[in-house]
Amino acid sequence: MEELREEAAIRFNGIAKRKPNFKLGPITLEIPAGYITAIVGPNGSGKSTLFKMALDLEKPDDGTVTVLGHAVGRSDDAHMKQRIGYLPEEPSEHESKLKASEKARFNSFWYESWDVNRYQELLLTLQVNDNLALGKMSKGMRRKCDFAIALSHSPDLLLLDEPSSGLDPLAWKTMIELLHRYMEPGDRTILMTSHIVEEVKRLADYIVFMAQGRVLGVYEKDELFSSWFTFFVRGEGLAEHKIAGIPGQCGVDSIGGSTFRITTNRAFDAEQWCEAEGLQIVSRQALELDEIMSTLLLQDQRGKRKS
Ligand SMILES: Nc1ncnc2c1ncn2[C@@H]1O[C@H](COP(=O)(O)OP(=O)(O)OP(=O)(O)O)[C@@H](O)[C@H]1O
Repeated sequence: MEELREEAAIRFNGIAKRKPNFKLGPITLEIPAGYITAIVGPNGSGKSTLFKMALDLEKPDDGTVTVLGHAVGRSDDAHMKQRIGYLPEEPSEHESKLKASEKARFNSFWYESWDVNRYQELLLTLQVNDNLALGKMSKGMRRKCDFAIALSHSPDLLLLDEPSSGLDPLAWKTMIELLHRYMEPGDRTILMTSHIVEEVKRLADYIVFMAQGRVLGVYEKDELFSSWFTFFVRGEGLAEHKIAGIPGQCGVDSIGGSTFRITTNRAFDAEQWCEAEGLQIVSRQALELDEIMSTLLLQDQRGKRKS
């Protein structure tokens, strides 16, 4: 797994959790401070479980979690929790009877840095009325309210579980803009999960791929998208065993004659190799995030079958 170079906002150190029919970890992972990291992976891969461990809402069976320099789960972590904003995947059932304004008022007592002007400004920007019981709101409306509340104490660390779930396209765009603005000071961190390719592409600096309770890889986004390519390669009498030796090869298909479609995660080296071997790259296409995810899953399954 690639090492993240920056100072960590969250450190998962050998964490493991066993649930009925599910095993998470052991995972060692650092979420860099000052960046947006997106965790992507199929349903049930353990993304929310990882989040809950960072928030002390679930205890790992093994390993430790450090958030903003503090060990999670100790009695003296109140100050650290003040510095976190959290948007859970599902709204909290026991808050449904509360008006959004009442939830905001409660939070204003708890968070020392709560900024009522900021809260009002966020409501205005997101076009929500907080004088309504949370349980009576539409899904998207409630999401926007919870989002405004999570941001109103200007946390240093923002944990967003499927932030755009239920939002209409306009609200989604507004949320993206608000998150970019939130990151402007330069020292804030977002850890988010998402199934939306466009959202990850627009927001993330780093991408963590997860599947079946394990981390498949951690990548810097721009590096990821400039490394993963599909090439159509042609060469006189080119045989499959030869093209299979292309650097970073993640898949080879013959598409007739002496032309092959290959997937590589080392596009630059692969291009140089083709040139040195006298092979022609007929066309090239950058892989989309979901295609990269499927390839990583396939490699992981093959690896597991071999071991
Ligand atoms: N309270 C629970 N009791 C037992 N198993 C649970 C519980 N909550 C989650 N699980 C199981 O833990 C696994 C991981 O769930 P988790 O919610 O962390 O996945 P996820 O990656 O966030 O999924 P999604 O993309 O669907 O939100 C799943 O197999 C799920 O069935």
